[in-house]
This record gives sequence, C-alpha cells and structure tokens, in this order.
Amino acid sequence: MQKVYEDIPGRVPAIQQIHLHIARGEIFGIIGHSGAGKSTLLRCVNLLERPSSGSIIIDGEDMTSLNAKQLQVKRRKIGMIFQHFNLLSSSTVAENIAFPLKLAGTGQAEIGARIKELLELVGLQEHADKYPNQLSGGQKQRVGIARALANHPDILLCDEATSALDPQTTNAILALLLDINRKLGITILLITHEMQVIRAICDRVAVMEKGLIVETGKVLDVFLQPQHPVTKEFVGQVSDFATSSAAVDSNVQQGDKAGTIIRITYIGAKTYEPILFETVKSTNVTFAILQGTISSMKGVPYGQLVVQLSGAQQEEIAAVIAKLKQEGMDVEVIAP
Ligand SMILES: Nc1ncnc2c1ncn2[C@@H]1O[C@H](COP(=O)(O)OP(=O)(O)OP(=O)(O)O)[C@@H](O)[C@H]1O
Repeated sequence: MQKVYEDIPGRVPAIQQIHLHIARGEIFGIIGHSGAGKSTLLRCVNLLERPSSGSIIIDGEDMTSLNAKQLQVKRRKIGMIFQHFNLLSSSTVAENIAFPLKLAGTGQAEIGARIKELLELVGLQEHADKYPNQLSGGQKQRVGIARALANHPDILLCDEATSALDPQTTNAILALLLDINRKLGITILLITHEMQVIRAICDRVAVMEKGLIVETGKVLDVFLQPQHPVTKEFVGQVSDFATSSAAVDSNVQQGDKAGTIIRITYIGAKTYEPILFETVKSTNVTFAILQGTISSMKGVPYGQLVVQLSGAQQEEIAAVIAKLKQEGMDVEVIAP
C-alpha cells in the first residue's frame, strides 16, 4: 500500500510502497524515528487514514472495499489505544468503557457484566466511579485498554501506548498487553520509537524510515544481527552489543593479540550453563573474556560473550569452536 497526504503538492509519500503480513496472534512492532510514517501506517489498518493505493486485508476482507456500514462493524473488531489515552474527561471509568458497547447497541445488563469483567482484567475494580483526572497515567492507559477490548476485538492497535509513561509504569502496561495477547489470543500491532518496548513483548519487528520498511524479522534475529544503519542505531539504545566492537578493540589492544576472538550468543537456559568452561577444560585452549552481557527478550534470557581463545594450536582452537557450535551456541569468529 501507499499513502500520500494530498494537502501539500509534490511532497514525499508518508508511506511509500509497503508490503507487510502480520500473522494472527502475534505481537508485531513497528519502530522508527519521528516522521518515519508509523502512525500513518497504523491508522491505515483501521482506515482512520485511507491508503492512496493498495489494500488492507484483514481475515481475507479488503478494508478499502467496505462501505461505511460494513466498515463500522469491522472496526468493532479492531481496538485501539493511544499515547495520550483519549478518554472522555467528563465520564467515569465505567462510562468510558461502556462507550463502545453502547455504540454497538449492547443491552444494559450485558454492558454492566462486561464492564465488571474488563475492570478485573486490567486491575481497576476499585476505580469504576472515578473520573480520568483522578487517575495516574498508567491507570488511564488501563482504562484505554479496557475500552479497546470492550467489543471482543481480534486486533489491538497500539499507538505509542507507553510513550507518556515512566519506565516502571511502562513495564506494567507492557506486561498487561502480553498477558492479554496470551490469554485472549488477540493480535497486537504496536508502533513505538523505543527498542525496549520491542524487546519486552514483540515477536517480530519492522523498522521504518522515510515511509519505507528498511528491515523486518524476528525480534531476536534483528537484535543479534541488525543489518540496516537505522536498526543498528535502535538496537544500540538497549543493547551493549552494538557498542561492543570499540570496547573489544581496546581490550584486545591492551591484552595479548595472539589467539582467536569469537562472539558466542547464548539463548534460553543455556545462558546460565558453563558451556565455555566445560568445552575448553580438557584441552590446551585458554580463554579470556573481553566482554559479556546478559539480557532478556520477551522473558527469555539471552547473552553474548566476546572471548579470546589462545594457548593452543589453531587446530585445537578450531575444534573448540566446532564443539561450541555442536552444543547449540551461535559462534562468530571475529578475528583473525
Ligand atoms: N494528517 C496529515 N496531513 C499531512 N501530512 C501528514 C499528516 N499526518 C502525518 N503527515 C506527515 O506524514 C509523514 C509521516 O508522519 P507519521 O505521523 O505517520 O510518522 P510517525 O513515524 O508516526 O512520526 P511520529 O512518531 O512523530 O508520530 C510526516 O512527514 C508527517 O508530517
């Protein structure tokens, strides 16, 4: 699809040609700098913005071919939450959540029951009768989430949903989104400019720049092997990996230049196993750790070690590397 805002003649399209497939049930993140086109892309999904060309296919149905009535019905199955929450300030929490249910013509008794369920889901049972200005940012976003889920949507669009929140509240809201995805199977499409949001909950990510997707893939792959300069920059926000080469260079210069330098990547339970030590133990190979990090991606631990192997013949070092690979490690020889 493509989107050109028509108001300024000759301007670059907000979305150049983009082709994106999002699988049912996944959490898909779109990251990019300001003006990259993320909001435009997200708003095209539920047709808050109409693409200039191309189509938006949801469950086999092209959104751009629906008439106003059909679109209204289809939109009920696409919830949306916003950076600044967009709550009705003169309505209570319960009334805010009831709003989309009333629009859908839901009966009063059913609305009452649904509000109760949703308040429980987002942890706001005690706050039904409060007004938005009596709530914290995190609580406001919980109301936004409850309202977005009111009509049992299949898809939840999140427009910078945690950008106005402090880090601790951000983590709590991300945990709630992950919980909703797992419990209810809702597909989540989120946009953000923060790589920690992607790392915390996304399965896959697309990196946008100037209206184009410049890189896309599984979050782990993108983190461990970012290709595009913009992706490298975003990964550098949260990871020590991107800055590692300079640190490694200086460590190598200070130490023994002989030997082979490798980068080992550990994922899952292996992160905590002494595989490197066990592998070299019965050989002549010695190792020096030049750099190491452990982190977590969607709750799964992963780590990287940059290690200098020396003290033995090249063949023996090669055998150690082969053994590490056999153990399921991802090993990259950096030098020589
Ligand atoms: N309603 C609009 N009318 C005209 N131009 C627009 C409109 N909305 C966005 N644009 C332009 O389209 C381009 C992409 O904007 P968009 O808001 O989609 O980017 P973004 O990546 O979401 O940025 P941000 O994080 O700052 O919101 C920008 O050049 C922007 O100025």
